[in-house]
Amino acid sequence: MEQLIQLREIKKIYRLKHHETCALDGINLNINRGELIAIMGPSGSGKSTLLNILGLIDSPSEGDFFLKGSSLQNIKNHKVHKTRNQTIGFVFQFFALLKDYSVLDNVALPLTYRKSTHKDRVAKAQLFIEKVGLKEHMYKKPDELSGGQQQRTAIARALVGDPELILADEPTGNLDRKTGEEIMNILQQLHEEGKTIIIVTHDLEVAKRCKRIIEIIDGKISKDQVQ
Ligand SMILES: Nc1ncnc2c1ncn2[C@@H]1O[C@H](COP(=O)(O)OP(=O)(O)OP(=O)(O)O)[C@@H](O)[C@H]1O
Repeated sequence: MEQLIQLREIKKIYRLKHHETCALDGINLNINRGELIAIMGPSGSGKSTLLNILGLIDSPSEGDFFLKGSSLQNIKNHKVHKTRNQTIGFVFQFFALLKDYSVLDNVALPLTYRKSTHKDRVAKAQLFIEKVGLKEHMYKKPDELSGGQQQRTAIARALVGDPELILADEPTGNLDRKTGEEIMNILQQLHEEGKTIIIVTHDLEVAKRCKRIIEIIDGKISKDQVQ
């Protein structure tokens, strides 16, 4: 299988005035294209830090990160920004939608800086809004939607730029069980269509639906199993 990401001896140390936290302590990880992975572990174990590094939101203190075989070590900031925009879609626990924007405008947002016409951007956003079953709600604002509908909007927004990798931080954490299952159905379907998806979760039901479960304890991978 084709490798998408390789992490080698990744460390992340947060240095505060009188205190240092080693949030990640020597992470080695290979992620292949098309995998569906759950990252689990106790609170404070380093899951979000790892997701932020995988998402190019944060950079490691030490170690090597290879994306599609190329090291990211000496890449300039604006290039990282571009790579992130083109490669990765994010889904968060609290949806992170713009409240004054409609579903349509929220979903179209990642396309703002692409070379395309407004008409094309709207058409593309509509396509993904339909894909997550929100056609009837396209012109509503986030606070006129249920939690599940808001998360669907966030998923459509994550998908609209056609990213290779979707990173989800507790995507069902703020939803009831049934709605959480519906969101997992969408993520599962995207996996079946070939997307690479990594989900940080505390929820065993979510993890059970992922082929590979990685457990982090104290900044180290304590378990990495395919089920
Ligand atoms: N910006 C920061 N500055 C300083 N320390 C931080 C920062 N972000 C995280 N940490 C520390 O790094 C460690 C790992 O945090 P992280 O958020 O990655 O854990 P987590 O496993 O995602 O936790 P949770 O399940 O509670 O979200 C913790 O000890 C945390 O306090």
